[in-house]
Amino acid sequence: MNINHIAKKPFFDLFYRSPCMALMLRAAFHDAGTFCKNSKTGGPRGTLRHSHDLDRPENAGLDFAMDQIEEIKDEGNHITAMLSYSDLIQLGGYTAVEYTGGPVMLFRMGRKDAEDHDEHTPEDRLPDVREGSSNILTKMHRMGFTTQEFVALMGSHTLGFAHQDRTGFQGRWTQNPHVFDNTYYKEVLLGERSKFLKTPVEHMLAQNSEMKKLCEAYAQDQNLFFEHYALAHVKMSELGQEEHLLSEFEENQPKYKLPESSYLQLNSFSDPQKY
Ligand code: HEM
Repeated sequence: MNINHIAKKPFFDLFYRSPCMALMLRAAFHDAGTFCKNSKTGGPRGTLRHSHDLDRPENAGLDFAMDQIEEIKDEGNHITAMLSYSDLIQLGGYTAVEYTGGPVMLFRMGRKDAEDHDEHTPEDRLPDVREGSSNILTKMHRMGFTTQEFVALMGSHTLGFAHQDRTGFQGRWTQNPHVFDNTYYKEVLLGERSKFLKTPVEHMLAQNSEMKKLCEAYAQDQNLFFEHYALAHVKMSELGQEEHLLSEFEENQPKYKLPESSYLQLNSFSDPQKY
């Protein structure tokens, strides 16, 4: 067992008990997605644990994920006890993808939490699905993502649900919201013929010719999607923290591996929309 395996173990145990993988992945994006590449502010700094960030409307529902992070910090193991909050939130995202059958991303620890407990993440950084597609894309570019990385990251919506009382949208994007695969793109390309959720983001992906081509490529080739997704996800999780990260890996070691098997036990999900 290497450090990555030991660090991920408490999250595997959590997901076996409570299948909150999608919520944990969303929390990872909401802690990291506040990054601005020009001012180098925001990013994964653990500010989501403070009520001034957690109580914002865009973070509705993430309190359950943060409670689990606190529990793992207190009662995980000797490796998770050493990790910062921002490390733990990002580790939760990595493990959620791995647990549901997605790429196995190699985690680098060492993120520094925001030093000042009163530090507020600047408002209006996270994309809001109601604000129109060009604003959403502008915000993803402000974080430093290319259009290709944006399209790859959207495939994370293969997992989970939208909840009316959190964002005003209701439903799921794919048939099986507990499996990380490329079905999100297949549903996007089906357009009106798909019975699953379509927000303005899905309409943009299907209508913009550059994005549509990427969706077609990912829908046809799951390994290509996993490769692009893993690289974009690792980038997201390290935004603005690169200089602090400790690496247990050799220089040329790949940042991810394709999954060999899924840890998923579908029968264990008695109440899939509970989280
Ligand atoms: C343009 C950027 C994005 C927009 C506009 C967006 C929008 C949304 C919305 C509206 C929901 C429904 C939330 C709810 O009602 O509970 C959602 C859920 C979710 N998002 Fe995103 N998202 C974006 C990017 C991302 C990224 C980059 C990730 C991860 C890498 C991500 C992961 C998720 C997951 C896993 C869920 C399901 C959560 C659950 O089941 O509780 N999203 N997103």
